[in-house]
Amino acid sequence: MELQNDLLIRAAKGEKTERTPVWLMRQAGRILPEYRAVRNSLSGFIELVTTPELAAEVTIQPVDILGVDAAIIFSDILVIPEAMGLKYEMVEKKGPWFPETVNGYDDFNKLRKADVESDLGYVLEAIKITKKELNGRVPLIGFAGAPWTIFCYMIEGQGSKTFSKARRMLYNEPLLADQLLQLITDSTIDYLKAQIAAGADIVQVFDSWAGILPPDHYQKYSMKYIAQICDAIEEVPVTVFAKGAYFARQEMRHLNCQTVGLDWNMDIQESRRLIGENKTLQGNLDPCTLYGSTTEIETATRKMLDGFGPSRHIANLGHGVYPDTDPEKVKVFINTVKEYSAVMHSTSN
Ligand SMILES: Cc1c2[nH]c(c1CCC(=O)O)Cc1[nH]c(c(CCC(=O)O)c1C)Cc1[nH]c(c(CCC(=O)O)c1C)Cc1[nH]c(c(C)c1CCC(=O)O)C2
Repeated sequence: MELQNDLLIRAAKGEKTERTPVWLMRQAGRILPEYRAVRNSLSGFIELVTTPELAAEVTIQPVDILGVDAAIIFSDILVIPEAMGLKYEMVEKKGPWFPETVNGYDDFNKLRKADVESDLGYVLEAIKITKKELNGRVPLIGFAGAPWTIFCYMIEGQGSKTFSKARRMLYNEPLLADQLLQLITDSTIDYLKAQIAAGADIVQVFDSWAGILPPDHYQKYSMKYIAQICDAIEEVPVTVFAKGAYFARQEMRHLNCQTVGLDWNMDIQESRRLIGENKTLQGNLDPCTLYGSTTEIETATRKMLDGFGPSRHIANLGHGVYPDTDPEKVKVFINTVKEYSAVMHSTSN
């Protein structure tokens, strides 16, 4: 199926585009009343994730309602630990919770590499349905958590400000940490490859807890495994989003990925200088900007677009959109990117 709108894919590959493509991390869900209507008719988040027809429906909602240039498959990064043997729950208004965690070799030895077809078939099915229903309108983004971020949840069993239990293991049991990170990495590579075979046009690796590691540990326990993933995926472009990893930008230049995501703390010009000309940059408006007035959003979005310039940029927020954001304000952001970047591109050619 040929894509009618392939701006995102061309921008990721560094090809010329008529304007800057735009989508939002966490666009599927939460902010849309249409999502909440589907969600409230079910027992919970996990039922939605594991019901392919409904996951496909909420994946496509932001394409129809917001006008974004890509869909991102509705799922969660935590399906990988589940497939490895740690079931998760999603506690209303609190977030993920794992009844069992990894404390030592006894727990590790009970884990397995994810068997993607049998354990994660529901995600692959959702991708196939979504691709069919999208009918080439926009590309579909597949995704997974970075091994380090998944490791954090498998050790702690829930969110944490410091993830000190997970970080403690890097000091006390570095060999176990490496073995667990490798098992997550191997599972993730199979998973992303299966997503691509099912139809994902590009994949993104979310390292949401990158920013809590010291730089040497980040290289050793996160980037090393992300690099394995990037090297293994040759079929489609790969985006690496490492939230808070400003200190690792120079090394990101050597990753075998096409796109690097920036959070809103990262200066655009400095990031371009450190990461180099051979990567597309994605981001990085402060999600709180969308609480501002229409004029403030327009001004901030134009400033961001001027900062990145017309080539090798995918417009996005610097992290996921916050749940209480007004969808109308999201549209102001999206429409400003579309209109202003079209002018930028036409004057630069
Ligand atoms: C760290 C992380 C998680 N999940 C994810 C990350 C990495 C991205 C990031 O840093 O934000 C990734 C994720 N989670 C979800 C998606 C869907 C696609 C999208 O729109 O981006 C994606 C890409 C659905 C979801 N995942 C979750 C929801 C809300 C649950 C609900 O609808 O009840 C959705 C729509 C739940 C979730 N899942 C997770 C947490 C901490 C929570 C609770 C807090 C929250 O809501 O963000 C783990």
